[in-house]
Amino acid sequence: SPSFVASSICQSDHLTYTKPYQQRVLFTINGIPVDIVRFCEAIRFHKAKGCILGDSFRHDFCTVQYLRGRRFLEEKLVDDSKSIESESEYHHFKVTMAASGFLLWCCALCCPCFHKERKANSHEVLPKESNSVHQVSSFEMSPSSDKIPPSSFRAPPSPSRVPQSPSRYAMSPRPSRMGPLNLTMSQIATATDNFSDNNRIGEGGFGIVYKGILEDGQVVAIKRAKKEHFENLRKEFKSEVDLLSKIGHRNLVKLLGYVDKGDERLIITEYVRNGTLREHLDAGDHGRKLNFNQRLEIVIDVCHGLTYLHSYAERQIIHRDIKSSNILLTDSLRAKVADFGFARGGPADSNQTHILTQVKGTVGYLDPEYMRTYQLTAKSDVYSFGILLVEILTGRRPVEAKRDHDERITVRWAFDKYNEGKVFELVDPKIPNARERVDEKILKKMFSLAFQCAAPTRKERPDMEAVGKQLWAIRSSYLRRSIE
Ligand SMILES: Nc1ncnc2c1ncn2[C@@H]1O[C@H](COP(=O)(O)OP(=O)(O)OP(=O)(O)O)[C@@H](O)[C@H]1O
Repeated sequence: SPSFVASSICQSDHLTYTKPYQQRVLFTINGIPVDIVRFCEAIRFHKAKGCILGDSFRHDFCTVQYLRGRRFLEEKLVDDSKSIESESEYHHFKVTMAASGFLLWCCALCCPCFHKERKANSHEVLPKESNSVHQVSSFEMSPSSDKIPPSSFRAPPSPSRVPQSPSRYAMSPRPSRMGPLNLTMSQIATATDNFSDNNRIGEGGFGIVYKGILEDGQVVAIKRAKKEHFENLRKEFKSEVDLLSKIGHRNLVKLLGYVDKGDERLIITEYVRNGTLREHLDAGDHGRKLNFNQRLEIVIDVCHGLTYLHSYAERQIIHRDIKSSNILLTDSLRAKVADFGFARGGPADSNQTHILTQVKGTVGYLDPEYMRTYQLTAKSDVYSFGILLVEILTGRRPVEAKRDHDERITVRWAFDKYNEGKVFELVDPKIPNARERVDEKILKKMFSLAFQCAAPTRKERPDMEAVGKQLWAIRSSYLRRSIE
C-alpha cells in the first residue's frame, strides 16, 4: 500500500499525501481520499489561517486548472495570493465532504463490507495533476485513466482568440445540420426578435436561453451558446444534441432542431412555460405553493423520465445533472427533465459495469462514489434523484451554507431528524396543511426511499425502475388515505 510521506494537522483537518505509488499520489483529508485540487485548496486555506505545514509539504503540485464560471477551464498557476479567494471554495468543499463523510459513515454502520471496498478503491481515485480543476457550484474532474485523451483537458484558447463573427446573423440560409424543424438562422433571429432581452428566459453555464415564436406560432426555447465557451463546449453541445435527438418521452424536454455553424451554436427545444422546480420551491407566500400531491406527481414524472433514459432509450443515457433547476414544469405541473449538456451514453457493452469518465455535475447532487472513483453508472443519477427527493420534501437546497452547522447539508440534517422520529420537522413549511393531510407513514416511506437512493455506494441504491414502483405504492396509499 502507498506510504505516507507528509502529514500535517491544521485545526480539525489531517492532511496527508503519499509517495508516488504506481505513478499516482494519494491525497487525503481526514482519511478521505481527495483529488489534488481539493488538497491544494486545503493547504491554501490552512496557510491563510496561519497553520504551519512544515517543509515536507511540497507545493509544486498545486498547479491547477481553474474552472471558470460553469464549464470553462483555464490553466493557471496557483500561488498563495489566491488563498483568500480559495477560502470560500474550500469551505464549500468541506461542506460537501462533510455530507459524503456522513454518508460514508452511515454506510459503514449499515454495510459491513463497506470498509473493505472503500480501502480497495482508495488508490483509484487520483487524478493526474494536470487534470485537476477547482470545484465551483458545478464542476468537472478527470480520472487518471489513460483512456481519456489528455487533449480533452487542455485549456481552451483564450476568449480573445475565439474568432468573432463580423456580423452576428450573416449566416448561410442553409444551416449545416438540421433537426426536424429545419430552421435558418434568420428565422431564429426573427423568432427571438434578434435575441432581444425581452425574450430572454434564463441563463446557464452553456449560454443564454431565449423564448422564440416561430412563423407557424409554435413557441420554442432557444439555447444560444456563449461565444467565449465555444471551443470548450463544442463537445458538450454535440452531446446534448446527439442525445436529445434520439429520445422522445413526455417527461423529457424534446429537441426540435439545432444550428451548429460558424460562430453560432443553438439548440431549439420545446418551450416549457411554467418555470423550474426550484423556482416553484422558492415561491414565497404570494407564489404558487406546491402541495404534497403535486410534489409527489413531480417526482414520479422525473422518475419516469430517468427510467426511460436508463432502461428504455435506444442506448442507455446517464443525465449527470439531475437537479431542481433542470426540472421544468408545465402549466398542469407535469415535470420534464431538461439540460442534457452533461449527458453521456452508458456502457455500450453489457459486460461493462461502468464507464470511466470525467466527473461532471453539480455540487450537492454529485454521487460521492463517482467523485471518488470516476466510475459513472446510471446509479449516479439515482443518487442525484435521492437528493432531489429530499429537496422537494423539505424545500431546502442540498447545501444551505447560511444555516447552522448541523443543518447545512440537507440530506444529513434530514437523516438525523428522520432517525430521531421527527419527520414532520423536515417537511417544507410551504406545503399547505402538511400535518393534517399527509400521513406520517407516507412521509417516512418517502424519506426512506430518498436515503436509499442517496446511499454512498451504487450497489446499495435501487435502480430507477424500482424507485418508480416504490413511488407508485406510496402514491396509492396517499390517495387511499386522502379518500378515507
Ligand atoms: N425548454 C425550456 N423551456 C423554458 N425555459 C427554459 C427551457 N430551458 C431552459 N429554460 C430556462 O432557462 C434557464 C437556464 O437554463 P439552462 O439549462 O441553460 O441552465 P441551468 O440548468 O439553469 O444551469 P446550468 O446549465 O448551468 O446547469 C432555466 O433555469 C430555465 O428557467
